[in-house]
This record gives sequence, structure tokens and C-alpha cells, in this order.
Amino acid sequence: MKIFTAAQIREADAFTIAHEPVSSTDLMARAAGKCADWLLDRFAPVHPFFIFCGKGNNGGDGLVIAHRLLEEGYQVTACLLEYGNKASEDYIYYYRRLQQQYAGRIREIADVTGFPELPASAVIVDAIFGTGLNKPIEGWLAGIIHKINDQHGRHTIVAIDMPSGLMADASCRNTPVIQAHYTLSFEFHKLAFLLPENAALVGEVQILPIGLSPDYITHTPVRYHLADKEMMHTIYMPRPAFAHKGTFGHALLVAGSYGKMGAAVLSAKACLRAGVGLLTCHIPRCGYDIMQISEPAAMSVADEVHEHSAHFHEQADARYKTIGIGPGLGTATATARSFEKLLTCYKRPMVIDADALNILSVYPSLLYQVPAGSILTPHPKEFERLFGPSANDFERMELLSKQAVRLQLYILLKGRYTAIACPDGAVYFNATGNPGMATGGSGDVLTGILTGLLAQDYAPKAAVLLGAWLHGYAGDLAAAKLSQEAMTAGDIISHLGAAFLECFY
Ligand SMILES: NC(=O)C1=CN([C@@H]2O[C@H](COP(=O)(O)OP(=O)(O)OC[C@H]3O[C@@H](n4cnc5c(N)ncnc54)[C@H](OP(=O)(O)O)[C@@H]3O)[C@@H](O)[C@H]2O)[C@@H](O)CC1
Ligand SMILES: [K+]
Repeated sequence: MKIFTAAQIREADAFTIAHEPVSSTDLMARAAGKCADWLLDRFAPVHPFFIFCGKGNNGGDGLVIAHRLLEEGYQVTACLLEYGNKASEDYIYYYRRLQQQYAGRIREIADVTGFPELPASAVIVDAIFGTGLNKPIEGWLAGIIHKINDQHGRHTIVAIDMPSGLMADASCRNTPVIQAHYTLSFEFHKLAFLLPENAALVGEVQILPIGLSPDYITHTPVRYHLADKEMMHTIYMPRPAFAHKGTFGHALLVAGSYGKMGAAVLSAKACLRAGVGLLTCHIPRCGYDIMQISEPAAMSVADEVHEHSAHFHEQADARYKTIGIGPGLGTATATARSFEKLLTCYKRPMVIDADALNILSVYPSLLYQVPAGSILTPHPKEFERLFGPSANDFERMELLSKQAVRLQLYILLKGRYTAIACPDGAVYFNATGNPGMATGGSGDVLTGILTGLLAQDYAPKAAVLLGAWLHGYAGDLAAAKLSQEAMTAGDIISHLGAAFLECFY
């Protein structure tokens, strides 16, 4: 699914009205009607509704919703905020209709003292500002936003299109924004919904299709995308019937050090479960028995050094389709040196994670040696160590995309919506996964999966999109069976098979 900017959403709106048989008032009726359907489905008539409307088209949506709920016999107060702006044409149209039939249900509010007393079990609908917000909310309107937020623990707050005060494409940190329990948004996700800094503001997001022009949607280029199942079906490659283990590549995993062999084992198991043909693990001498016993399907090569690996560059030759490096590796100087040498001799796309990323952040010039098309998988702290801090999440997304272009790498930034930046600057968000995966070893599993997919000849972009999707999907299956609390990284691996089956069989 494409993620459009606020300006593009306005364009899509205008394009639809110009090219499809729908007027602007009808499109508003359709969009707001979808919200009303959702509200009617969710809340019984015992809930009194307070619908706060601004004077643009978001407010117009609020008026349509108010009218519809009144028609259905609900108790509704339409709270119209009179802040001096000229109302939009569609707002005026639906205001007149409401005024004609339900004048008694309209309440005009011109300052904070006009904020209504809310009875128990009231539902607040926020239709104050949507994509047209062009500056932070100030003055008494900000007071209304605070008053609504004060009700967050007592009443359900449903935002229409966006929580008022939030901008689709820019940070609103430290400005007044509605804290919604639900956001009912039209047709597309907005970038703002996918960034951690807004997690407490948007609540649960419902995307409601409103029939915007498919022509516009298909032909308008965007930077941001939300990965979906449909996309995975175009990526997944079923196995040929006459396949043998040579068909699915030989991967080298460079991982583990004294006290951190678990990371190497998890990564190896995940790589095998992702379908690699053959796997060799380069591990420190101390980890040899551990790996051999924990994962008999993997071959092991022990380093000369006991506690960490320092000679893996000697291994890295054309036998290996790809290399996954980093989980539990440690950052000993000898390890860093071996990594540096590996980067001069091995030129295929590889997967770089954890301590291998930490080595890159200590020796940033090595970043330029990383083979084009490789996949880096930092969490936010590792990302900051590599590329520096950002003032907010929007700037971090810019930086992510810029660095992927500059270095010609895939950079996967872990999070609730993991963001994957590509060498052409495009960024894909992954929506699978859950907070149960915020647990030690989860990243090592991802490295194993990505390495396994690259070895099977998935192109790096396909591998990183499919790998992130499967990792999250398996995590969701594990959480459904075991709970988010009780699941461990190993459970992600043991649900990978079910994830493949559910998604592709
Ligand atoms: N996408 C679609 O296809 C569809 C979209 N629809 C709906 O339209 C919504 C977008 O409508 P919109 O463009 O009229 O903008 P909206 O957010 O209502 O506000 C604009 C008003 O706010 C004002 N204003 C701005 N900032 C301000 C501030 N800080 N403090 C005070 N005032 C401020 C601004 O004034 P200005 O600064 O321009 O003078 C203007 O008066 C969209 O979110 C969705 O709900 C559906 O109905 C149909 C299908
Ligand atoms: K709103």
C-alpha cells in the first residue's frame, strides 16, 4: 500500500472528483458515511456522542456523522468550534442540512468555557482538523484539545482521518494533539501513524476505503510504502520439484563469542528454517560443541581463537552465496580486523547485524567497503551509533533513506513498524510483529532468516521485505499461542513453518 503525503491526498481527492462520477459533497458523504457505519457498529445507542467539528472538510465529515447518528436515533451534540476561519463549501452544505433538521443538537463553542459537561459513557468524535492542518494549534483551540485529552481515561475518543493537531508528514512533538483511542482514516495510512513518536496519539488505526481514483493511486510515485500480503505473494518463490540442497545455496554465518553462543545458535536455526540449502557456522573455539550439539543440521568451523572469532575472513570465499555476520560476535579488535579483511575479499550482498554493526560504527570508513545491496539491520540505538542522532522520527526516516541511497545498501531499522530503506530511496514499513518480539534473540532470528533467503537467490530487496514479514508473522503466531509475555526468540523460529504455510500454501 502506498503512503501518500497530505498534499498528494488533497490531489487524489481533487483528481477523483474531476475524473470519477462523484461530486465533492458526495465524496464527503461517502467518507463520513464509512466512519458513521464503523461507529454504529461499535457503539450502542446508550452512548451519547459529542462530535467536535472544525470549519474545514474534516469538520464537514463531523457534520455528516452527526446527521447520520441522529437519523439512527442516537443522542448527539454537534460541538461546532467557532474560531473565525471561513468554513469550507462542503462544511456549509452539511451545516445547513443539520441546522434544518436538528438545530437543537448544535452547540457553538467560541472559547474554552463552552466545553460541554460530558455524561458517563460519552463518546468524543474529533473532527476538528484533518490533513488540512498547516500550523500547530494555538490559543483557546489548544485549550479544547487539552480538555478533550483530559477525558482520555473516562471516555472513548475517536479521531476522524487524523487526530487533530497531528500532521501527516512532519513532527508535532510538544504541540497540542488529540490522544485518540481510535483513528478512522481514509484510504491510506499516513506516515505519521507509523512512527513511534505518535504511538500514544493515534491509538488503533482503521483504514476505511472511500473509492479514491485507482488511476491516481497507481500512477503517483511515493517514497513510503506499507508492505502487505499481496506484495509478499509477488516475492515468494515456490520450490521447483526437481530441487536438491545445492539449489538453495550455501550460507556462511559468522556469529557467537564466549557467553553469547546462544545468539549464534538462534541465528543458525532460523537460517535453516528459512530454507537455506547448506549452512556453515564460523564460531570461536569455545562454541564448537555448543553449535554441533544444538544444531546438527549446520556445519561448524571453529576459529583458532577460543573466546571470539578472528580468522573468519580466511573462510569467506566464492563457495558461499552469502554471509550473515554479527549476532553475538563481540567487538574484539581481532574480530574487527577480520571483518575489515572480509570486506576487502567478499563482494556479494551480505547481512550485517548487531556487533558487526557496532564495529562499523567504530570504524565508519568500513561502511564504504560493504558490498552494494547488502542488508544492515540496526535497532534505533545501533542506527544512531552508525549515522548520528535525529531531532524526531520524521528526520530519522529522511536520514534512513538518504544513507541507503548514499551507501547503496538496504537498511532495516527495527521497530513496531520496521522501516526498510532501499538504495533507490524508497522506504517500506513492515506491519507484522508484536511487542512480544521485543525480547533477546529476536534480532538474531531475523539475521538468520535474511541470510537464509539471500542464499536461496532471493534478490536483496525481496529477501529483506519477505524476511521482515515472515519474522513478524511467525512472531504473531507464537504470541497467539503462547502470549506476548511468554514467547521467546526460539518460539519465533518454531512458528516459521506455520508462517510459510499460512502465507503461501
Ligand atoms: N482525502 C479525501 O479524499 C477526503 C477528505 N476528506 C476530509 O477532508 C479533510 C481535509 O479537509 P481540509 O483540507 O478542509 O482541511 P481540515 O483539516 O479540515 O482543516 C482546514 C481548515 O483548518 C484551518 N487550519 C489549519 N491549521 C490550523 C490551525 N493550526 N489553527 C486553526 N486553523 C487551522 C485552515 O485554515 P487556513 O489556515 O487554510 O486559513 C482551514 O480552514 C480530511 O482530513 C478529511 O477529513 C473527506 O471529507 C472527503 C474525502
Ligand atoms: K480529526
